[in-house]
Amino acid sequence: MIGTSVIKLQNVDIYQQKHLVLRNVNLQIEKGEFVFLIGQTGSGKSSLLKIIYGDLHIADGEGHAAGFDLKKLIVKDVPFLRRKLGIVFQDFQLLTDRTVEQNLNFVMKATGWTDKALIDERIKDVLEKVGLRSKLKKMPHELSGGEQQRIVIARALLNDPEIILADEPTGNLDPETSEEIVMLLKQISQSGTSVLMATHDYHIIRTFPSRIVKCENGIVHEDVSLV
Ligand SMILES: Nc1ncnc2c1ncn2[C@@H]1O[C@H](COP(=O)(O)OP(=O)(O)OP(=O)(O)O)[C@@H](O)[C@H]1O
Repeated sequence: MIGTSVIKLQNVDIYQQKHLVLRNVNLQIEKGEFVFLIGQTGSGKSSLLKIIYGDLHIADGEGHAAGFDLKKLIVKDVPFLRRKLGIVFQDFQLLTDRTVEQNLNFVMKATGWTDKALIDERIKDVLEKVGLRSKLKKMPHELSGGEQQRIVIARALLNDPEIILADEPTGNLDPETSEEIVMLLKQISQSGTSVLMATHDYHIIRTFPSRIVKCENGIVHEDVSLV
């Protein structure tokens, strides 16, 4: 049991191949928390996210994410873990030859939903949450970058995840659109889904004061402030 923590890592060593990227990582994120993850290029932010979504294995230490014991995770558990984690990356990764509705429908079917009425309702719900209900029938190329990223966030919400892991979600967006996306992620956290967002954008961090976790020199600092 990890109480209300959605993520709890204790004394975790994180390796990429044989290279120790982060040592003795302790990180706890509670339900509904919004957390920025910062650190220079190569400091280990993506590796930390990969441990959480089961793309890297925990060799030493203990780790839990969304109720899963990461240490005991086996390959067949990974899709179930990922249903409880919404993953949002910098490049939008929508299927370019399908409409918004088809993109979302594809994920629902792939994650075991079969009832058409429930699928339609859920798709409308998540599009409502990101303010794009009217874009159901649009192709990705008919949407702006910010709208595409909203659809990616909607897609991440389909299975009602406990946390959204966002790796540079504003990396390809202009400053104003970036702020809108972070405002949306903040709203999502206020409704109970935690958000862990890796970013290099200090303007965004200053605009949306929140807890900051920093990777630096092989260590994760759980609570830092910008100087
Ligand atoms: N697949 C891999 N195989 C071997 N080493 C890797 C691999 N991926 C990353 N690394 C190394 O692990 C370290 C941490 O990389 P990581 O991608 O986690 O950093 P990051 O903080 O996310 O960087 P960025 O801000 O550029 O995305 C780096 O030294 C990197 O070279």
